[in-house]
Amino acid sequence: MDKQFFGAFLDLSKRLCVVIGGGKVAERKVQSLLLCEARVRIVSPTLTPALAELVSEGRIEYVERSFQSGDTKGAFLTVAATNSPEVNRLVVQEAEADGRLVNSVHASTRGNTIFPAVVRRGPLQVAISTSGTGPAVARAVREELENYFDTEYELYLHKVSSIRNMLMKTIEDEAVRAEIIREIVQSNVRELLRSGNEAEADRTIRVIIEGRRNS
Ligand SMILES: C[C@@]1(CC(=O)O)c2cc3[nH]c(cc4nc(cc5[nH]c(cc(n2)[C@H]1CCC(=O)O)[C@@](C)(CC(=O)O)[C@@H]5CCC(=O)O)C(CC(=O)O)=C4CCC(=O)O)c(CCC(=O)O)c3CC(=O)O
Ligand SMILES: NC(=O)C1=CN([C@@H]2O[C@H](COP(=O)(O)OP(=O)(O)OC[C@H]3O[C@@H](n4cnc5c(N)ncnc54)[C@H](O)[C@@H]3O)[C@@H](O)[C@H]2O)C=CC1
Repeated sequence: MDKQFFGAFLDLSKRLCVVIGGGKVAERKVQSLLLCEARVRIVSPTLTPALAELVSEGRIEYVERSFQSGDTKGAFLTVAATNSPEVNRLVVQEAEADGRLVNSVHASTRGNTIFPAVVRRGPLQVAISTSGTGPAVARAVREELENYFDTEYELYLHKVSSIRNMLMKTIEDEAVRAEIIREIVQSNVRELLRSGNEAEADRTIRVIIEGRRNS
């Protein structure tokens, strides 16, 4: 059996993430971290123009030098993103010694965390990993799924979420709540939203809820 990674979603908001290296790959990792409101600190002798701009805007902290031992201390997540597998290995060793999360852009240096390709639609996230074996495939799958999860998904999910909150407050029986939500999810509500028919989608939801309430 292929090696299995545990998929999880991390709340990075306001947590310190230390990125070692300031090249093109580091830039992509930093964009992902900022999207999740992490506090980002880069340690690198050089930066790409886009990273330099983020520094000058005060959106990330910058330590302008090569990696030194101790740089990963206090980081919730560390990213070893230099072009040197030897340096990345040292970074991974330091973070791992403390049992912390660390990603390395060289699979051979064995960090404990992989950055996936991600489809985002509001609160919905689909993360794709090939367990490090073919990142270009992860990207291609992401592009394929972006067509499947059209932008209506965001509206759909917000609707399901607000109905769920309403049911939590108004229906005590957990099994009944679950049945209603299941019926809505299995109905044609999503297709109706996709074709721009929000009024009909809302009507369908009302019929399902009333039907269950009265049964
Ligand atoms: C192990 C991992 C570590 C990590 O970075 O977390 C890793 C490692 C490496 N990537 C390499 C190359 C490429 N990476 C991409 C793209 C992405 N790589 C990402 C993640 C990961 N890359 C992790 C595994 C993910 C998984 O499990 O599938 C994505 C998903 C997310 C992200 O980067 O945030 C992002 C797509 C985002 C998107 O578009 O949605 C492309 C394609 C492209 O850019 O078009 C290429 C060129 C084609 C090719 O080589 O396949 C190389 C070789 C470098 C060399 O040849 O020297 C290594 C090093 C090695 O394998 O040792
Ligand atoms: N994981 C991934 O998604 C991918 C990984 N890669 C791998 O990632 C590596 C980095 O790629 P790029 O960003 O394109 O390289 P790059 O050459 O653009 O950037 C390397 C960065 O590391 C910095 N650096 C070098 N030594 C350092 C040290 N001792 N301490 C701190 N910073 C140091 C450099 O100053 C530079 O900012 C490559 O070796 C490549 O094999 C490449 C493509 C995708």
